[in-house]
Amino acid sequence: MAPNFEKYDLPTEGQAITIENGKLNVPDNPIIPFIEGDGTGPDIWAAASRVLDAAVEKAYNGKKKIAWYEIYAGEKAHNKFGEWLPKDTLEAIRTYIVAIKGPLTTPVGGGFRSLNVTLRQELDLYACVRPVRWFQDVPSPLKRPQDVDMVIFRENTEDVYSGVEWAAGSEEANKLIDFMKNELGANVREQSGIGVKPISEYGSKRLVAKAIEYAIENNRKSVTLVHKGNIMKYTEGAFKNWGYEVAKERFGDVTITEDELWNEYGGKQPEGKIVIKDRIADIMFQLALLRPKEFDVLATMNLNGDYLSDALAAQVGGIGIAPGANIADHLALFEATHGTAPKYAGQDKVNPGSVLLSGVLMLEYLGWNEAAKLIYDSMDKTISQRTVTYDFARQMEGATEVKCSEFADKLIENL
Ligand SMILES: NC(=O)C1=CN([C@@H]2O[C@H](COP(=O)(O)OP(=O)(O)OC[C@H]3O[C@@H](n4cnc5c(N)ncnc54)[C@H](OP(=O)(O)O)[C@@H]3O)[C@@H](O)[C@H]2O)C=CC1
Ligand SMILES: O=C(O)CCC(=O)C(=O)O
Ligand SMILES: [Mg+2]
Repeated sequence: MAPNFEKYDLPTEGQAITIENGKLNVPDNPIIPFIEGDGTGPDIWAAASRVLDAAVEKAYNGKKKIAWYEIYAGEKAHNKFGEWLPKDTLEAIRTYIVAIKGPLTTPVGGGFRSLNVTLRQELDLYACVRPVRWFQDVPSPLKRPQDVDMVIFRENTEDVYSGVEWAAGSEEANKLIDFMKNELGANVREQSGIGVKPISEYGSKRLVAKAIEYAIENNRKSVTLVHKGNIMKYTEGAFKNWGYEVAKERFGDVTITEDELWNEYGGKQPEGKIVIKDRIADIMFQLALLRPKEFDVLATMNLNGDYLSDALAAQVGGIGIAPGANIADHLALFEATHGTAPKYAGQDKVNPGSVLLSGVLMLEYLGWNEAAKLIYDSMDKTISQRTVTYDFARQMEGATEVKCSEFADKLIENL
């Protein structure tokens, strides 16, 4: 079905991806909407899209080709249409099903709500999936970065990101403080800002179910529920309980708990069973650094997932190559993990790896694994030749520092 746009022109080439019998039906020239992003977004997008196109061309000899279709959000949307997030952008992603974006600026302490979070919530892209693994020769603070191979499933629609909050001294905050004091007996200090942290059974179970499905499809060994349930008992603690519940209810034949692993199997993981375990969030950060081998798929809530994804990225080279995707049941919006890095905007300097590898996840999502593999291999080769952007160059001996666009050139040469 054609999109019902208010302001955008229709794409002039390509065909829409459709869903048939519950599966994506991907034509050879799919229309893929993209948002360039703010700050360094234009630099990294220009570089990454060239590499994606070259890999697809090489893998399929011109038989397949992405029909890129620009849609708008952030500063470019504001300049062009006077809106930060035009409705047509949501309509385009809903219609064309798979899209990709660069980073978008969010003002701190006031101003408009995060456009990144709004996109996730409006499109109900409930799983933020962020794989973290090491590429050969990438500089890392760990002795054995090759032991890091985790995939974060971060709940993407709830938690303190819901935007249910009021400023200190506002009428709403004062009313809530009175209500909590008088009706609930909860003593909240006057002149406090108030934020609400909703965590639902529905949101928690569908996220954990998605993480377990991923673990099954990808032969992963464990799913760890990361929470701060000792302190936030009815939100984070409930997430943990619902996580175990959904594992038992829907995946009881292929999962065991860590307790069962020790009590019934003597610590030896039985073939074909995924271990469901949980860790409290603070110790999880330490364990991920010291004993990364023990962890595989991680399922957690929005704020923990945001913190964890940047921290884990640091273990394998940093945010410059950390990819991600926001995924619902079919709709998917691929997205760099980092932000707009405004101090480098327009300098053709930063690493395009994060948005590029997000594009590679997108190729895999389309089933274009041959093109994806070409890029992974080229990335390995280029980094092992020590031709890298500034972020790696400053941590590597004997590296040749290249610009963002030159790194893309080298990746294309090495495809
Ligand atoms: N999904 C999204 O769109 C996101 C948007 N944001 C938004 O981005 C803005 C800036 O946020 P900020 O907290 O500064 O985080 P950023 O991720 O934009 O930048 C922090 C630091 O990370 C490093 N970095 C970022 N991108 C790259 C890259 N491509 N290659 C190499 N290094 C990189 C730089 O480190 P160094 O200084 O050491 O060189 C940079 O100064 C805010 O408005 C924030 O809300 C933030 C996160 C996600
Ligand atoms: O929306 C933002 O500005 C920040 C989002 C973010 O940090 C993330 O999704 O990792
Ligand atoms: Mg973040």
